[in-house]
Amino acid sequence: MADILIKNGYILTMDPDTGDLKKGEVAIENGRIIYVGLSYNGKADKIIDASGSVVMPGLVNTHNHAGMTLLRGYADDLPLAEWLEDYIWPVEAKLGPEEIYAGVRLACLEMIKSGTTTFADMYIHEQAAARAVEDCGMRAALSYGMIDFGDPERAESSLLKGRNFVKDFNGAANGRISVMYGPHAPHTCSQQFLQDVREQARKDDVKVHIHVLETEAELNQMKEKYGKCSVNMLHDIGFFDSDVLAAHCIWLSEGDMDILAETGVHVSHDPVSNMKTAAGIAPVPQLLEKGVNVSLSTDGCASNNNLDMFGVMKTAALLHKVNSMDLTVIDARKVLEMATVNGAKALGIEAGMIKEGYYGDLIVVDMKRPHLTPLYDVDSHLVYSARGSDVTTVLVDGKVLMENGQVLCMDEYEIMVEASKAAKKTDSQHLIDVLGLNDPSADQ
Ligand SMILES: N[C@@H](CCSC[C@H]1O[C@@H](n2cnc3c(=O)[nH]cnc32)[C@H](O)[C@@H]1O)C(=O)O
Ligand SMILES: [Zn+2]
Repeated sequence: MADILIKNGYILTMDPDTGDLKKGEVAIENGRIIYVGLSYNGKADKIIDASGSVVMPGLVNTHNHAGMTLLRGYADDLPLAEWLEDYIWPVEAKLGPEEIYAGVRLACLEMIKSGTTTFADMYIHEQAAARAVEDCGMRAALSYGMIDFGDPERAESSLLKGRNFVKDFNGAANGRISVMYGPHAPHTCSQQFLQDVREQARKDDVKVHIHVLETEAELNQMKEKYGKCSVNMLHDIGFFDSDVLAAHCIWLSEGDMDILAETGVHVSHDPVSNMKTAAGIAPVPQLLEKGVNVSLSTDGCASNNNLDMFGVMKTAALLHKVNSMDLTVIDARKVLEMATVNGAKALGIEAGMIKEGYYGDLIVVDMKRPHLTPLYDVDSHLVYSARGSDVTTVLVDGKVLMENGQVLCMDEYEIMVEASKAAKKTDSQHLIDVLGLNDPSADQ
């Protein structure tokens, strides 16, 4: 007997072996998909009616700093280095584990409501992020972000924190949490530190998550320091392998792209963040052409400023079309693949497709909406017209986290209250109390 049977939906399996089903059923048992087809020949504890909806794999967001929801709109429209060094880093120093827990809970709420079932994260107080993920039921690949700035003491203490995080949380939350090592970037970490992290990750059999060539300034800095760009430096120290997830990868030469392809590095593309921070345009069509696994991501809320992967999908498609002045360069199906199949591949999880044996991580998107009418092509609507708020039901690990628009795994109002209280720790003079927290008559 299945735990859950989803009926009457258009099943976008994303599985090339089975193709999509105009009307089909998906059965889930013990957290895994046990049936995908026209009609399930058995009973189920719970039926979900997906009439007029698309049932698809949950979206996979492969680069986030989830706790940064607290800094959403905190310091916008500033040059990237100034933004990070003068605003973000000083304020992050004021945030403790309780604040980050509240921020990541808010991030998870936002992600669940917009159809993301798995995210990869790199941030401070990552144990608090793990607790938030455990509590809400999402799936995540978490890393403690490490920076040494060439200081051997800082390198040692960062690596120790990273190792402890890996030891404590690998496979936590019933396997929903996986861990990665998170050296921040080639220009904020020394070569020695990057080598040490690489070695430790191989020893522990854990993947690595890093920012690579996000800005032209990084490219210039690396050329000055090492006489070569980040990709060549990392390649020369044996850093690259198929267990590496590299975010951004904007300032790449043809040769850099070949290195990424040959070493099997996974690229996380953050089009909205890259446009907002004026970082540049990653050569995604060329990377895909060379066989690099490119997935999609929001980046943190301070540079996006939300976590809606539907917005990211549309932006990715539009950006590369106009950048190449060729609208055939990337189509809706390719974008959907990046947001599902490719993301799951980068994180090494059995998700991203609705397929027997895979995790019961899926979402239901309501197509009975004015902006999705009429319906000729499901792929087109999902990428060019749908929004995160069209997602009505979300399952992770076979558990229903949201049903018919009702979030079941947390109290939405409480999450907003806690996050707003945590944001006070920034000491910002500009914080506006929209929830009325300082007004006793608004107490609930
Ligand atoms: N602060 C820690 C480690 C940093 S975690 C990851 C860092 O990435 C930062 N971050 C967020 N968005 C971006 C981006 O777009 N580019 C570069 N760094 C970013 C974020 O603010 C956070 O400080 C330490 O010093 O050891
Ligand atoms: Zn980032």
